[in-house]
Amino acid sequence: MTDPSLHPFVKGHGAENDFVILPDPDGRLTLTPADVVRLGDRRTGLGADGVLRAVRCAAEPEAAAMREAEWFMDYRNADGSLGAMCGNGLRLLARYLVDAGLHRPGALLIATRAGTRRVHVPDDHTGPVTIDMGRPRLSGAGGIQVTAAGRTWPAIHVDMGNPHAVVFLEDLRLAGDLRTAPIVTPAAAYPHGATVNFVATRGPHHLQLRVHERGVGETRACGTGACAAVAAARVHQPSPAMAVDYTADLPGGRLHIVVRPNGAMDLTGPAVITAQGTVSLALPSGPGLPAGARGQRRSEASESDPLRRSRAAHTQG
Ligand SMILES: N[C@H](CCC[C@H](N)C(=O)O)C(=O)O
Repeated sequence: MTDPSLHPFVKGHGAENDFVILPDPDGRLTLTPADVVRLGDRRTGLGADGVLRAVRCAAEPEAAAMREAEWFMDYRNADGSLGAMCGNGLRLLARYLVDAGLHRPGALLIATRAGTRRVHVPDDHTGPVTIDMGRPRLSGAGGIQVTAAGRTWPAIHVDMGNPHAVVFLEDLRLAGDLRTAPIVTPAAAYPHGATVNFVATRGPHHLQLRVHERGVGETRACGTGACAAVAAARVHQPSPAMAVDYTADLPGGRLHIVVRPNGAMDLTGPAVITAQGTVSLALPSGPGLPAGARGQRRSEASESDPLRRSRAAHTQG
């Protein structure tokens, strides 16, 4: 008799930003914030910056308007909160779909809470994967400041389908140890929090970053963060001979961003599957869960999670 709480998983990373993929083609899995917190725990779980539930669009109410895609990426941050978009995670999900024979190599359309994204997976099963990340939005949310390690700097707001604040520093060590979240003001600019990217310019085509991710903490890399940094650099240091291809170096590896004439960005980087197996989704009884990680049924999570509430309000608008 197999344990009904066991569920298949795939583990992997993009530039050491790591994820657990939970295949759920028919949308039968109820994934609570507590499940995600436990899966992401690097001692009592599998360890990950995020969890990606892979569900066919036909079986996912959130993907009802995105039927041009076959699969939906249900992205969750390590703290259990919902995320709209994840560049490193989407490359890994596309690699999984091709390697598992669920999609042919080449171009895939994958739905996310930030809309559909086109991904290109080479048929050699190991080469870098490219995502059309769409156009960054730099609405004139001025006056944004970021405080970390006792210092405050101006920041540039960039929306990559998820919210980013970008700070330019001469020396990335000035950001401190990033063990606590940088403070972004005014708080009203990011009612649901933001990923903070500290960027050093190493040349007209070359950026170096450290990232403190919303709902996670400092990660080894961030795909949407690297794109946000390029978008901000083109505003922060515009030049007549503006580069169109950029290298972004992060602690976990190197990402490449190409800015197309229409302003959309192609993000290219590694997508490495490191393990697969089955994992128990039974919540441990008693203590051991972080405070506030009370298990919730997905329907409850949708009410309590601002991202889904704000999106619902948007679609009802
Ligand atoms: N690691 C992801 C970003 C996740 C952002 C997420 N933490 C959020 O709440 O928006 C990436 O590669 O783009």
